[in-house]
Amino acid sequence: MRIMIVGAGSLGLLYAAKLAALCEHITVIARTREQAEELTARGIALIGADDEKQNGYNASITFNYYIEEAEFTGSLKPSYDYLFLMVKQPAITQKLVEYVKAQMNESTYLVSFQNGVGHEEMLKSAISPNRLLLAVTTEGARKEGMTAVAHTGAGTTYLGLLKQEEGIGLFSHILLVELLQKAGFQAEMSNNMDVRIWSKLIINAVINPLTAIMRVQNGELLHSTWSLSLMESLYQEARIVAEARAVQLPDTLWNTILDVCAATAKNHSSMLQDILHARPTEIDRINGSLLEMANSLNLKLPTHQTVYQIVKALG
Ligand SMILES: NC(=O)C1=CN([C@@H]2O[C@H](COP(=O)(O)OP(=O)(O)OC[C@H]3O[C@@H](n4cnc5c(N)ncnc54)[C@H](OP(=O)(O)O)[C@@H]3O)[C@@H](O)[C@H]2O)C=CC1
Ligand SMILES: CC(C)(CO)C(=O)C(=O)O
Repeated sequence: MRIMIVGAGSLGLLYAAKLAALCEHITVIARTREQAEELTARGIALIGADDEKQNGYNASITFNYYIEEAEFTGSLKPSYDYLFLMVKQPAITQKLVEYVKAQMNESTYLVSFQNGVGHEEMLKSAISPNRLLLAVTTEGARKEGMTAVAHTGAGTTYLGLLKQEEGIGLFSHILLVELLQKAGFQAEMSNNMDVRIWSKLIINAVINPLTAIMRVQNGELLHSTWSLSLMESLYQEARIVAEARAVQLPDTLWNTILDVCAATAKNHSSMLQDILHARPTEIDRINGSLLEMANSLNLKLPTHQTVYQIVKALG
């Protein structure tokens, strides 16, 4: 299998390192030439759950970079089976979408891994919906320097088409799920991506802003009744929006949120990582999206409003 990964950050480096031995070829696109050169010289070092570091020079990975300012002049090698989009939501610009599209041929699938909502609308305006797979994952990953990544928690990755009736179980999707499983990820096809995306939206709307504001690892949230009660308020408020939009959330979602905190206990959530590195966060596409939906339904979400404002003030 041939895969292009756009984004050499936490998830991009983790998936590239884990998939390298199983793929014919992987191209990783970093944002800067500097990082692509470092990666070419050193490979990806993968730090496992036991803190053991595997230094990963792997001949099947090529590193390149996205030329941000220059006009895009052509595709690299448009023969990828899958293109994993592993950048944060604010990085998905029209220009990046054009670049990504130019790397695809008629049999390439784009798999987008973003947390939050909004990206699917932008992608579907450029990419045919039956070539667009959505992924939601609760894997925990933390980039450490330009060439290393720590796998800070095992999770589950769900993959599915935007519209459930279009091609669930297609052979190529099953192949991708099997590939991820062989690489050690827990992965499943889903014919209910709406609910998966909503569930993940709420997981992130609860965990990410609190860890970013408190500057703690995910597991720390479980150790104080104060943070647990804030989590519960965020959860209940988000559930009201989902119910008003007739989204059938699983009854077990609150327990899932607690389980994700425990399974990724050592992770710095992606929002905390953004705050620590003074990068734009995904708050607008996570709690901000919930606030927009609530506004249009005349609902008030006081806890989301407060954490939204604090994260905005921090960033
Ligand atoms: N980390 C995690 O544990 C999890 C993350 N997610 C989601 O996955 C997505 C990716 O997150 P994560 O990997 O943590 O994010 P990171 O910020 O670690 O990585 C994103 C990478 O994208 C790069 N990038 C930005 N713009 C471009 C561009 N135009 N071309 C090429 N590369 C670019 C960034 O480069 P640079 O650093 O040079 O700016 C960065 O290396 C997010 O939506 C996140 O919410 C979901 C589940 C878990
Ligand atoms: C699963 C979790 C909460 C892992 O930290 C995540 O999605 C993130 O950090 O954005």
